[in-house]
Amino acid sequence: MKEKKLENTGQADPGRLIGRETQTEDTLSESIRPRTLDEYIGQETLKDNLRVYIKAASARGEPLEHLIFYGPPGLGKTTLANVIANEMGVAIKVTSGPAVERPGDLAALLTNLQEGDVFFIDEIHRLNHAVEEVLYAAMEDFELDIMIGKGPSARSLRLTLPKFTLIGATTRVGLLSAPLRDRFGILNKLEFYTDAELSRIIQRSARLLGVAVDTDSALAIASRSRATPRIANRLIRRIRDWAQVKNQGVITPAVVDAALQALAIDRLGLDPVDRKILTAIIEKFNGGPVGLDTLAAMTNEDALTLEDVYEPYLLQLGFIDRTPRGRICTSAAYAHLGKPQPDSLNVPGGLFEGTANA
Ligand SMILES: Nc1ncnc2c1ncn2[C@@H]1O[C@H](COP(=O)(O)OP(=O)(O)OP(=O)(O)O)[C@@H](O)[C@H]1O
Ligand SMILES: [Mg+2]
Repeated sequence: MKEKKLENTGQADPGRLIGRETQTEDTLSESIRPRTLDEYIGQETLKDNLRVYIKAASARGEPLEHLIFYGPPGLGKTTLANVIANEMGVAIKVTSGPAVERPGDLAALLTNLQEGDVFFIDEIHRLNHAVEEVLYAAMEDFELDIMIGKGPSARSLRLTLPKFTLIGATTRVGLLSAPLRDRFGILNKLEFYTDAELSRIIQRSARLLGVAVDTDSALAIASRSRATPRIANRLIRRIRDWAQVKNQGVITPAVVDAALQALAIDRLGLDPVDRKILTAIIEKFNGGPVGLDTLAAMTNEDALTLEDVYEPYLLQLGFIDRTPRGRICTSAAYAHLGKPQPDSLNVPGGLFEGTANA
């Protein structure tokens, strides 16, 4: 029995194309979300390891060890939790860090689990400390200490829980406490996808959406999807609409180009907010360094959204660097925006050569 996902709170502006999943998008993406490892495209090394762990645990008749998936939004962490439950043939119970406010909430969820269930906590870095402490014993010994009664008559009761697999997902693994992180047997970073992998995801999603996408068009979409499956799936739905209204439903590279130009998404998948961020660093801070909060104020963007949603791809492209003194733009960013390079970037060794990525 699948429990519906609890509403996440405090997400990036849901209307944004590259923000977190909105409720309606979530429903549609549920219909195309992969259900098995074979349907899950990319992350090959991670999948090979999971196949081994799943086979070994199933052969022993045991649940999988607790797992953490981390990485930027939209790369497939939630999808993988569902895939693992399906591959293990067990139910998945879903919640999120912000939704579990008190130890009692967690106790209710834990005592509701069946033997072998997957228990998925999204944004697990947002669990509060009191809740986290209850989770430690549940993860390690499958036991739960609860207090019965109040005052002098209060007494502690130890419940034995069914063996379960906790899967945590987070975009901010650095915010996990060491005691919590150490209780996960398997920690995996999800990487950005290649254009070839995204092209396969796009053609699979298009097939499920009942629209034909040829290889050239799929690659054209993939190259502008920020190396992220969620964005690729959103772009294919926008382009399907565009083709339906403007080109008798036929998707071609020219239709892809026209539809994405209308969304002001450029050939590398940058949207107006990306360009606003880079332009602010270049024009207002002379290429940087500039601190995150200053940049957020200057661009009128939420600092968490900048750091979680926009920067990972700009770092991946090599357009920005995080230095101990703040963000700086690289010469690739100047070239992409068609801005004259400052002398500091032309000097061999440059102003910031050899700065560590902060
Ligand atoms: N490897 C994949 N193959 C095919 N489709 C994928 C893959 N990974 C993700 N998707 C698609 O992308 C969408 C977003 O994936 P998912 O919700 O798992 O991302 P996430 O990492 O949990 O994001 P967030 O951090 O915002 O919660 C899913 O609806 C799914 O359809
Ligand atoms: Mg998720």
